[in-house]
Amino acid sequence: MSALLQPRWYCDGLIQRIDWVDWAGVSAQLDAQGCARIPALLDPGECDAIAGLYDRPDGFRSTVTMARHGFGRGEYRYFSYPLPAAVAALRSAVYPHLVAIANRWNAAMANDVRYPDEHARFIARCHEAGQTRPTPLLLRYDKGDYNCLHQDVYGEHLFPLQLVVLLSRPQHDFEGGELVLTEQRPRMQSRVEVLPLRQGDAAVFAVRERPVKGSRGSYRVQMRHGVSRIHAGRRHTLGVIFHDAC
Ligand SMILES: O=C(O)CCC(=O)C(=O)O
Ligand SMILES: [Fe+2]
Repeated sequence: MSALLQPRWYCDGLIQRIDWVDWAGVSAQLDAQGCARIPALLDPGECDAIAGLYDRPDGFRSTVTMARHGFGRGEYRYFSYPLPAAVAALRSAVYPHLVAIANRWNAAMANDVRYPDEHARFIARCHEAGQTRPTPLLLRYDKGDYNCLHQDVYGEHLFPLQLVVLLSRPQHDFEGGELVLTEQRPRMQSRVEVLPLRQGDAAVFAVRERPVKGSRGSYRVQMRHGVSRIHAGRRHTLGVIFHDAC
């Protein structure tokens, strides 16, 4: 069995790497752009092992064919609990570094919700409200596939930031397939950001909205993310959403 599926103490290296990330830099990028890139969060072996889970018959609660729902083209699978150790480690070890930003954003948007320091406590809040289904997912795109602009909102409880890790090698395993973010400003035209990622790089971005400083205080902008069409090959990503689903 892959070490990635083993209990959490096998993921010490990953947890240490997460703690060494320049979180002050991530926070500054998030404030400025609503998104940030974290280079080489996973190593190539971890990426391949996680992408390889896609074809396992167990470990997932559901498979979604995107075209059937009008979400785009391609497929994704939601992990079931217990999550593979590396996915659980990513979710619980990244979360504490994002809490201060999430709380600051909510304060700036006059939203009273505040987040606890520990992910387990936030998940308990989701579960008490009936949001009990795990949301971390693996996505698979083949030639011609794409992911329409969307927001990953799964119920009343929402953590305002999420993480995506690119598991495949651009120009090698696939071409095209760029992660795209849009920012819809009130009464203004939308802004687009393309996040170029290499294998193992992560992107952190706003799930639904974020505050932007204006001349007269902060205003809210709506954020959406998606993936442009894959021109060739196959692209896998790991999505880590911090709230659970109804
Ligand atoms: O495949 C991607 O880069 C985006 C995946 C996504 O929409 C998500 O993880 O929420
Ligand atoms: Fe998404």
